[in-house]
Amino acid sequence: MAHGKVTIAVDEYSSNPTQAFTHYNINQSRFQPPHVHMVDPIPYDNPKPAGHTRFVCVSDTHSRTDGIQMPYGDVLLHTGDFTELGLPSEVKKFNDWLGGLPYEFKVVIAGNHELTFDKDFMAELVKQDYYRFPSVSKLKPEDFDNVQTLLTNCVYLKDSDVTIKGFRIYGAPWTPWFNGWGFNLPRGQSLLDKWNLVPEGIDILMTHGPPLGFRDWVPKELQRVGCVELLNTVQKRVRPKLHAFGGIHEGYGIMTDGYTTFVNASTCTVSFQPTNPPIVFDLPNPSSS
Ligand SMILES: Nc1nc2c(ncn2[C@@H]2O[C@H](COP(=O)(O)O)[C@@H](O)[C@H]2O)c(=O)[nH]1
Ligand SMILES: [Mn+2]
Ligand SMILES: [Mn+2]
Repeated sequence: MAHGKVTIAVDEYSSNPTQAFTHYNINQSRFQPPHVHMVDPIPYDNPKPAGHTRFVCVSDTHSRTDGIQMPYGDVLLHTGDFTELGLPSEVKKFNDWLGGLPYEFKVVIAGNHELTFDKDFMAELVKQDYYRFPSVSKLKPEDFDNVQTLLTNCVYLKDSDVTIKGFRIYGAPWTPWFNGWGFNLPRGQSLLDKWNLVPEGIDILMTHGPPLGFRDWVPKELQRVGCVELLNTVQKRVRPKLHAFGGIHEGYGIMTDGYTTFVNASTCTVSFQPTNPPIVFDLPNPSSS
């Protein structure tokens, strides 16, 4: 039987993720076992099962890559905040680090700290005479106009996808507005418009921030901050096998809803110490690859 395309509407609790979590947990047991549970990381020395691809997930390295011990794997996924401000010097250093890593493929998206990758953000910043980010003001527009071209050692995704080893991987940098950084958008329709760009048939979704309820808890504020529309898009429409993200450093870890595995791979802790190890994840190769 042919199924029509699922349309996601703005959630009635979109603007208050903590309330959304409570509501959907009490009324729909949406975040409860047995389907939803924590997942132990795969030890690095576990052999990769035959016919599988090993993904190595990192995020939020924030120009602090020097001491990170990188494990064996096939494909590196970095879900944004690889710099502090998106300065070209930081991007070059990150690209050099990528160039020294042994993975066959490396896929990267931006996060809210990659200011120079967000053209609309930079246009606004210039209008405001850079008063919020003085060190960015030292840059000439030609230094950052094509900053993504400095990423020569990876595939850079922005509202786009790539097929690697038969896996269709989609990446997008957007996060709910918080303190007016790059790629920030208001909760609700603005973010849903971006998630509506994710095609069906995606195996791996890379976003900078978490969806509601999965590794999105901010303890210092006792708040859930994940995007409700992102959760609905993941669970009701796209249904990737793996959703990799970071963004909320305190949320480092792995969960599943019984179908999608959610990996918050934030390398940096909330105090920006790069001590959380990369997370590896094995997926069975698509049958046609
Ligand atoms: N209450 C919220 N806190 C947030 C949000 N996004 C980020 N954060 C906090 O900041 C750190 C670091 O994030 P970064 O983007 O500056 O690297 C993160 O771990 C949280 O503690 C948010 O939307 N709401
Ligand atoms: Mn970060
Ligand atoms: Mn961030």
